[in-house]
Amino acid sequence: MLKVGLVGWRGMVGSVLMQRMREEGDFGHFEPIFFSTSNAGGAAPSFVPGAGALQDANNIDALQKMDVILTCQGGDYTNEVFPKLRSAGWNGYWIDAASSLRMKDDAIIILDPVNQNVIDKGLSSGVKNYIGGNCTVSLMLMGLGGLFQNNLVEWATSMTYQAASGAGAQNMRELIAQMGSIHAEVKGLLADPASAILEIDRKVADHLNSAEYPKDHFGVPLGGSLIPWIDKDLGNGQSKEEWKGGAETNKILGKPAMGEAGSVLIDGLCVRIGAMRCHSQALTIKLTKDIPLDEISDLLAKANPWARVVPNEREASMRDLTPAAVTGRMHVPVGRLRKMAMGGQYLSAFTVGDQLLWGAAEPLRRMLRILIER
Ligand SMILES: NC(=O)C1=CN([C@@H]2O[C@H](COP(=O)(O)OP(=O)(O)OC[C@H]3O[C@@H](n4cnc5c(N)ncnc54)[C@H](OP(=O)(O)O)[C@@H]3O)[C@@H](O)[C@H]2O)C=CC1
Ligand SMILES: N[C@@H](CC(=O)OP(=O)(O)O)C(=O)O
Repeated sequence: MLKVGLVGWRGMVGSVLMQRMREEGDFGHFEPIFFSTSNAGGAAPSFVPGAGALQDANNIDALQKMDVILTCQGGDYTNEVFPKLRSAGWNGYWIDAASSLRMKDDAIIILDPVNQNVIDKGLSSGVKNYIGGNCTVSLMLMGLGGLFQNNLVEWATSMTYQAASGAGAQNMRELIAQMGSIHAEVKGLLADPASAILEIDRKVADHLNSAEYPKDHFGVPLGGSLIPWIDKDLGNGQSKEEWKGGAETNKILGKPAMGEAGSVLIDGLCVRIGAMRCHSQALTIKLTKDIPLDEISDLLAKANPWARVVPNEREASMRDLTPAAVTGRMHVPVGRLRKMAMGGQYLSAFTVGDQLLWGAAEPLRRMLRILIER
C-alpha cells in the first residue's frame, strides 16, 4: 500500500477532501499518515482508526518516508517545504491544492475528467508534481469541457461571480457577519410595514460605509455590495485571477501557452459576490464553427458525468442554475445556452459549481486514486 502523507487536512479545503475520501471509501486503499504544522504529537483524526499521532509537517526526514504527499496547507507551506524535500532527494508524488507550482514545467494541472490524457502522459514520462487548478478555471472546464475538448472554442470571455469561500474560512464568516449587521441596523424599520423603503435604504447605505460595518478580512463591504477585483494586481490592468483563466486553461488542455499558435484565448473579469461557496460565471464564446445548439447541448452533457445541461428557460434557470441549488453538490450545471446577436459562432453560457468540491478538493482526491490504481 502507498504511504500517503496528508498535510492541511483540517483546513477548509482539507476538511472537504476528508469528507469526500470517507464518502468514497478511499482510506481503505492507502496508508494515511497525518501531518500538522501546529500540533505534532497530537492525536490524528478519529475517522481513521489507528492513525496514531500527528507528525510534524515541517520535518523533512518524516516527509521523505512518504510515497505520496497530498497537501491543502497553502502556498506558503509549499514554497517552504517542497524545495527542501526535492533537494533532499525525495522522489515521491506531490499532490497540491496551492497555486505555487501550477505553472512550473515539471508540474501537471490535474482535472482528470478533462485532461486524463495529459495526466497519463505526465505519469508515463515521470512527472511527479500534480497540482489542482484554480477553482474558477476547473469549474469552467468541468461545465464546458465538451466544447474545449472538441476544439470548438476559438476564444471565450468569462465574467465571474465568485463566492466568499475562495478568500478563505474567515471571509465566509465575515460575509455572514456583514449580512447580519445590515439586518440588525434596520430590524425595527423592517418590522413596521408602514416604514418608508427609502429610509431603510438610506440607513443600510450609511451602515455599509460606516466604521461599524465588519470588514476586517475583505477590507470593503461584500454583503450588500460586490468586489470587482480578486487576487493580486498584475500592474497591466489585469488581476491575477483573470490571468489564471488563460494561462491555466491552456496548460490543463495540454495546449501551447496562451497567445501562441494553437492556444485558446480566454480573458475576462473576476468579481467577488456574496455567495458562500459556489462560483458562477457567464461566458461569451466564439466557436470555431457554427454548430447547432442541440449538438452543443449534447456535447456538453456527454463530456463528463458531472456536467448537466439546464434548458435555457426562466424557471429551470432560476431553480437549477444558482449557487443555492448547487452548494455541496458534485454536478456542474451549464445553461443559458443561446446563439448571440453577433452571429451563429457566438454562444452565451452560464455555469455554476461548488468551488470547494470540483474547484479544490475533488481533483486532488481523484489524482490520489489514479496513483493508487496504477
Ligand atoms: N479556499 C479555497 O477556495 C481554495 C484554496 N486552495 C488552496 O488551499 C489552501 C488552503 O486553503 P483553506 O483550506 O481555505 O485554508 P485554511 O486556512 O482553512 O487551512 C489551512 C491550515 O490552517 C491551519 N489552521 C489553523 N487554525 C485552524 C482552524 N481553526 N481550523 C482549521 N485549520 C486551521 C491548519 O493547519 P494545521 O493543522 O497544520 O495547523 C490548516 O491545514 C490555500 O492556501 C490555497 O492554496 C485551493 C483552491 C481553492
Ligand atoms: N482565488 C480563488 C481561490 C483560490 O484559492 O485560488 P487559487 O487556488 O488559484 O489560489 C478565489 O478567490 O475564489
